[in-house]
Amino acid sequence: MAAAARVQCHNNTSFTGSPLPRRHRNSSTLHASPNRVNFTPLKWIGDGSSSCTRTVSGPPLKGGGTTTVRAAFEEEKKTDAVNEVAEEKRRFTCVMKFGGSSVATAERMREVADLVLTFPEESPVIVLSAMGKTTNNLLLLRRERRLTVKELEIDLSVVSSFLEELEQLLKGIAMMKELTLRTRDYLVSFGECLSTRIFAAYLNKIGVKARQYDAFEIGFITTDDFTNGDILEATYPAVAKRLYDDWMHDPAVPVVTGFLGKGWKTCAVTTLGRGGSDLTATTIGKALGLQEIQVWKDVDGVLTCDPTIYKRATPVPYLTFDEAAELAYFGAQVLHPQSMRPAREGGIPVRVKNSYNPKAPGTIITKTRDMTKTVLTSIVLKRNVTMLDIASTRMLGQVGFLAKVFSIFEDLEISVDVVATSEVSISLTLDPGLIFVPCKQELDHVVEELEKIAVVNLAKGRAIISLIGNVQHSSLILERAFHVLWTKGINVQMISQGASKVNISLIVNDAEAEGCVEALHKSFFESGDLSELLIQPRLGNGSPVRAMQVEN
Ligand SMILES: Nc1ncnc2c1ncn2[C@@H]1O[C@H](COP(=O)(O)OP(=O)(O)O)[C@@H](O)[C@H]1O
Ligand SMILES: N[C@@H](CC(=O)OP(=O)(O)O)C(=O)O
Repeated sequence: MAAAARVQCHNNTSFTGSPLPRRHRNSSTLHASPNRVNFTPLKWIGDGSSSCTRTVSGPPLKGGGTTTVRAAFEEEKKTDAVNEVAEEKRRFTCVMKFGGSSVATAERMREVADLVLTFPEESPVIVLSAMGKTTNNLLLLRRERRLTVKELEIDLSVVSSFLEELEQLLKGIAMMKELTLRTRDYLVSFGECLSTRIFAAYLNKIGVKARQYDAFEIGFITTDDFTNGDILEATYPAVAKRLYDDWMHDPAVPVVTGFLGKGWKTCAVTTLGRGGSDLTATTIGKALGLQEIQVWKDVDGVLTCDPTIYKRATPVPYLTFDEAAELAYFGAQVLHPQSMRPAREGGIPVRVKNSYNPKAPGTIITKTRDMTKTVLTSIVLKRNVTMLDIASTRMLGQVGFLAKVFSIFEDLEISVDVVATSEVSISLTLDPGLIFVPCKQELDHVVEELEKIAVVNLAKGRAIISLIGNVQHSSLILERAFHVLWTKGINVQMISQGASKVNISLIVNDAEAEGCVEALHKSFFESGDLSELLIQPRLGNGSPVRAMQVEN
């Protein structure tokens, strides 16, 4: 057992001791390894005093029965040599990220605490998003968080200073009548700063020693692209050093704010783009070289399509990082678009689980997987897309034409999603993104610049349907997809495949998109014929080579 040490907890209540063993899910006491004492949840006494009492049960301690924490830990130190070594050498084993839907209420926080404590063999790092849809509803925050603190019976001082600061900030924004991207990041950061303080205080209350961290204070360094910061390489060693140093000095379960970072030039709070807590978790996974990254959601893993679009979506048991990255980039809200990169670089599997249904196996995301029985993996929809058809006026050669087109987009910092080119024209879609949607003025400016070298047709109200699947069967995927859409009378306006070997993108009208997803899902995942389908690779003369059983 690590030497008992005194640590100033986040809520000004000091705690003496070393990390308490995990609380067992179905018992009112904390169960640890056999030779560790069992704990009942601590009762915090006084206003910041460290005197906590607990009823100690389990292996008899000298002077057993009720004792002070300090005396019990002193006693335990002598009797727990085995654990001392284990404790000292125990490293973090996994990071567990819980999104807003998982920690939306006080009751959900209790459920998540139970979930964390049902893995006694794990030494997790916890990453939390803002509670519920806080990031969207910051203005409702103050009342709700005070309620949460009251329901969890933790000291209001955990959040009171933050709520006062938030109130001042909101008053300032109201007076200034402006909200820069920088101020917006600072404002939304309150969501994660509050949720992590509340959860860490709750863990300490139930006897699990936890320590809250603001990611921007422990080395999450990003670019200064407010609302969309990119994590810089310096983050990895900095975060690893801080978390391991603290653990070696005084072990406690870290509870880290998701979504947040610090701009390397401005030193101001930045955010990692909507859904950025996924990226926080995978960054910590890579920084600490963990065995697994767990991303806890409100769905049974990554599904065959967005369940809010078509409710018969089913879980996808396995994904590669490439498939997951494409899914996320082309609109699957379930994962942050950049979140797979640190996990892929660190070679760390990502497990997507449902915090409302933890028994469901979820989705495991790894570098490679057995694709022999896979035709289509998932259908993803990105809506509110603007499509541009740009036909050269032949003022420039083809190379100059393409370069000029893309230089205009670079100058206006507008990102492009899907591209299809011919010798004298190019069609492309503009990324509606989650934060930046080109406003009318910007679009008019783009068209004005492009019309200097081309004839331009701008079409709004489009949608990108991305078929994420097995590139070995792209002809089958296309044949079946076009058959389905043809029978529905849908005209595909653009198609793109290539750069990403796992994604075929089709552009249709926004108004038709959800019907397309449902029809495609029925054909690929519900008809069952793909699993019996015999795919007969053809020789050059068209004769079948051999029958091959393909299951979905
Ligand atoms: N292919 C998909 N698989 C699973 N969920 C998806 C998919 N596409 C979109 N979603 C949506 O993503 C949501 C989970 O992501 P998110 O809201 O970020 O969860 P959290 O807030 O818990 O991190 C689901 O509730 C679902 O509606
Ligand atoms: N709270 C932030 C960050 C985040 O990742 O949230 P969630 O895990 O609920 O998607 C957001 O809403 O974008």
